[in-house]
Amino acid sequence: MAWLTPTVLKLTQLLAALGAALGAAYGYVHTTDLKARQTPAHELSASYDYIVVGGGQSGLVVANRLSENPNRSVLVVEYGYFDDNPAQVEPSSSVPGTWLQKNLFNATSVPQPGLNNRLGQVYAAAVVGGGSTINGMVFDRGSAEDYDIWERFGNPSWGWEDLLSYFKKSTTFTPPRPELAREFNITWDAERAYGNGPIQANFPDWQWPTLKIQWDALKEIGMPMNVEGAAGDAWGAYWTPSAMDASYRRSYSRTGYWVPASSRKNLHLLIGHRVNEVLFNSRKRATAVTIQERDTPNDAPRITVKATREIVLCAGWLHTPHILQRSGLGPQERLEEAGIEVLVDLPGVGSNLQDHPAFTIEYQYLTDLFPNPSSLTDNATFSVWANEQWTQRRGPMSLGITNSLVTAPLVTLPSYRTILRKGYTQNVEAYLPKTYSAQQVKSFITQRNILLSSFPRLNNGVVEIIFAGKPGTWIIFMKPLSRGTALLNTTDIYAEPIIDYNTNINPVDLDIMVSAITLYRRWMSSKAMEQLTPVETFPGLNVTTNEQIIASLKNTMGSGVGHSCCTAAMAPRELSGVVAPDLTVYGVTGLSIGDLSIVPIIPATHTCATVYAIAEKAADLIKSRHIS
Ligand SMILES: Cc1cc2nc3c(=O)[nH]c(=O)nc-3n(C[C@H](O)[C@H](O)[C@H](O)COP(=O)(O)OP(=O)(O)OC[C@H]3O[C@@H](n4cnc5c(N)ncnc54)[C@H](O)[C@@H]3O)c2cc1C
Repeated sequence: MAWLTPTVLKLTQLLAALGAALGAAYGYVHTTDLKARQTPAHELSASYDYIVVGGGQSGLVVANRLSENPNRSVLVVEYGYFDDNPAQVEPSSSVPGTWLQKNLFNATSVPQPGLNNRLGQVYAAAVVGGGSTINGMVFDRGSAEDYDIWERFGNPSWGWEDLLSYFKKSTTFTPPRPELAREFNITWDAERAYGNGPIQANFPDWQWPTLKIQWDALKEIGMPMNVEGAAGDAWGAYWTPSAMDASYRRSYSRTGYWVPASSRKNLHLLIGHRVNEVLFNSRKRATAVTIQERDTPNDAPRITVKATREIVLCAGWLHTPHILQRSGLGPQERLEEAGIEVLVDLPGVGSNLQDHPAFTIEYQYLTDLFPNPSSLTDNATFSVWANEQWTQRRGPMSLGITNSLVTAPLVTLPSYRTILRKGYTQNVEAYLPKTYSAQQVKSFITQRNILLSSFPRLNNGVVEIIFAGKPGTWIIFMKPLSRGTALLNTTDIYAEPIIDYNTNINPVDLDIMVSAITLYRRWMSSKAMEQLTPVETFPGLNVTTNEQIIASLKNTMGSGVGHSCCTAAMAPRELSGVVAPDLTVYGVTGLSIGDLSIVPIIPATHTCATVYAIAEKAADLIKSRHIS
C-alpha cells in the first residue's frame, strides 16, 4: 500500500502492538488480526469444495465445521463488514434501541392492516456474525414440544431429542456467582442442558432486588416453575443465561466459531460482497455463485466462483429466499413476472414468514425498592458505585435484557377454551396471504392443526413475559397463526424483497394477546406485589374491554423482535416445503440451507441458541454426504 510511509507504518505497528496488549489484558479479540485474515476478492480461488453464502450467525458455524478437515476448502461470502467497536461486545449493546442501523439491512415492510397500517420493523443483520453480533443476548431455547412439532410436520430427526446434542455441542455454561444464586434462588441443571461448545452461556453478576418479589408473585398466581428451561422445559417461569463470556462480553458466532478457525489455510472469508445467484448445470446441479461488490450498481461487474461439493445458503430469513428466487427457484408466477427463468417451481420460497410480535405494557412502582434500575440514572451515589464496580467487571452494568422468563402455556391464560374453539372453527384461508396457492393453504391447515392440538398442553408456551425487576415490560406473542411473505420485488430483483408480516391478521392471535394482558394485570394485582404498589400507566386501567385492548395492541405492537424466520421451510414437498430433512433444496442437487429460514413453525424462544443447533446439525449433515 503506497500510502503507508515508513513513519506511518511504524506508528501503525506500534498501535497494533498496543492494541494487542490491551486486547490480551481485557480479553478483547484483536480485530486487526481478524481483518488481516479476510481474503480480498482478487485473491479468491477459482473453485472451493464448499461455498457458504452469508457469514452471519449460522454461516460461521457451518464454515468452521466444514473447514475442520484441512483437505476441504471453504469460502464464506458475507455482505456485511466486521464491527470492531469494543462497545458492540458490551452488555449495553444488547438493549433494544442500541441496535445499530449500519449493521442491519435497510428494509421495511408494507403497511400492516393488523397494526392500523403502520409499517412493521424489519430486522435482518448485515455484519460478520449476523444476528449474534447485534442481538439482545437473551440465550434461551424452546421447550421440547417446540421442536417435536417440527418433526410432526413431516421432518424426521428434527425433534427435541435429536437437537439436544447440537444445543450441547454449541454451548458451554457457567453457573452464576454462588451468593447471587442463593439470594435470588437461581436454578439450573447444567448436566441435562449443556455441553462444552464454543459459545458461552453465563449469568450476569447482578440482579435487581425487586425481581424476588416478581418471582414470589408469579408463584402466588399459580405460574408453573421450571428448574432449567434449556433442558426442554422452557414453559412456565424459569431462569435463563445470557450469551456472554466470564467477563460479561458478548459470546457470539465471530468469537466462538470464526476466531478459532480464521487462521486455517483452507478457509477464506470475503466480506462486503453480495452473492447474487447460484448457477446450475444442465442436470440442475449447483456449481457456482456470482458475487458482486456491495453498494455497486446492478450492472456492476461480477465474479463467478465454483463449488465442487456443495453451496450452503446461510443468508438469513430475508435473503436466503431472495437468492433462491433470483436463481430460478421459487413461486413460478412470481419468477415469470420478474423475467427469471424458472428452474424449479417451489411455491414455499419466501412464504410462511413468522416472527414474535410484541407489546409494551408500562407500569410504575410507587414504592419501589432501592436500588432499582432507575437508581443508575436518578441516584448519583449509586451510579458512581455502579461505575466503579464495572471497572472490575462487576455489578449492575453486567446485566443484559433479562435472565428471567415466563413462557405462559395457553392453559394458564384466561378464556383459553374459547380461543381454542375459535382456532378450530375459523375459516383460516380468509387470513392467509393472497399469494397462497391451494397447496400452501393445505400446508398451513396442517400446521394449524398441529399447533392447536399442542396448545392445550402445559409444556408448550404461547406468550412470553420478559421480567427483570423493572415495572412494565414486553409481552411477546410466541405462536402466531398469522403468516407473512418476503417475495421478490419483480421490478428490481436486487432491491430488498417485498416484506409483508401480516401481523395480527388472524384474530386468534389478538385474542391470545388480550388474554396475556389480563394475565399480566393479575400478576401485578397479587398480594406479593402490593409492597411495590404497581400502577399501570399504559394502556391504563381505563382500557378494559376486549375491543379497547385490541385497539391498543393494533396502535402500538411491533411485527417482531428480530426473530423472523421460516421463509424456506423444511417440510414435505407436497406441503410446500423448500428443503428436505437433510436440508437439501428440493428439485436440485448440490444446494442446501443452514440458517433460520428452514424452520417450519417458529419456536417459543429467542432464536439465537436454536440457530446454533440448526447450523451444527447442518454441518454434520453436509459432512455425512461428502465423506470421500
Ligand atoms: C436486532 C436483533 C435482536 C435479536 N435479539 C435476540 C436475542 O436477544 N436472543 C436471541 O436468542 N435471538 C435474538 N435475535 C435473533 C437471532 O440473533 C437471529 O435469529 C439469528 O442471528 C439468525 O441467524 P441466521 O444465521 O439465520 O441469520 P443472520 O445471522 O442474519 O446471517 C445472515 C447473514 O447473511 C448475510 N447476507 C445476506 N444476504 C447476503 C448475500 N446476498 N450475500 C452474502 N451475504 C449475505 C447477512 O449480512 C448476514 O450476516 C435477534 C435478532 C436481531 C436482528
